[in-house]
Amino acid sequence: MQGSLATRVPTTRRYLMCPPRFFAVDYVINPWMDPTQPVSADVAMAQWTELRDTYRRLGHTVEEIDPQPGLPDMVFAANSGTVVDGRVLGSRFRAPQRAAEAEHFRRWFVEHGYRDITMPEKINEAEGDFAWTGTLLLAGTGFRTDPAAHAEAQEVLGVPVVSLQLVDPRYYHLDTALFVLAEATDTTRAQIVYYPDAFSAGSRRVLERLFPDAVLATREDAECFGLNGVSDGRNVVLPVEATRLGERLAERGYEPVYVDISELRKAGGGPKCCTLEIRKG
Ligand SMILES: CN(C)C(=N)NCCC[C@H](N)C(=O)O
Repeated sequence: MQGSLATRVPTTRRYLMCPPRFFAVDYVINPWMDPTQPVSADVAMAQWTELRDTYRRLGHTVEEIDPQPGLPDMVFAANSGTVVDGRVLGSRFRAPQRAAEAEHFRRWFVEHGYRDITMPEKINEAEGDFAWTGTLLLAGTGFRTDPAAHAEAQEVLGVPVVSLQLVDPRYYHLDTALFVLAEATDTTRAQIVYYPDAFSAGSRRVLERLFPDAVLATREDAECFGLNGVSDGRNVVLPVEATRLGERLAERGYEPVYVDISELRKAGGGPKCCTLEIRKG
């Protein structure tokens, strides 16, 4: 269903987030990070708080994990777990600087009563490279998550995985290049938005075949991290710079909700990176 007459129905979500108390840009593991530029943990905290409160205003539940000193990227919670139907697949980071985050998140899930938790053997940066459509797990590779982690995720989570090849280092995680606007239990009805140039020719053909009705983002949308949005099926949380994309989503019946994440972008992250979705099933 397309067009402004579409009625978009939001569904209540459960998110896990990590306050950026120890936020910094001390090392370089993606093209957005520059340790010579000033960074303020206070500004990051104010922006993160606004993001968390935005989710709560929209009616979603937000749980918080304690940040840890020495792990400045821990605010990017989406990289630490993929949860489908209450099954938790943890993470294994490519960069040694982030490796210790995985265990803190594993412990959080244990302490909060999750029993079906698997830690991956392959490099797996969780929702940074995995996006759930309601029936399929779209899975990125090329820069971070090992392609073998896609097969591992399929086995652990018991859901079909579709591998997609990322080709531009600025869009090093799938969630910088694609997000799900509306999940659906019928594969062909899920709605996504993506930036075609971030994908190999073969992966673009896969996306066209699976999602002929997708919203195609522009370079301008991608450069401001507009593809790092979070949708509840109606409300779409976007970086404040992504107004052009927001207008196009509004034409399709979505409600753009803008947040300023400029400080977090200095580490290469946006709204989605800060937001791990817990799908209890
Ligand atoms: C949208 N993205 C890319 C994320 N899912 N996570 C952000 C991770 C940032 C961190 N400095 C890193 O390079 O790992």
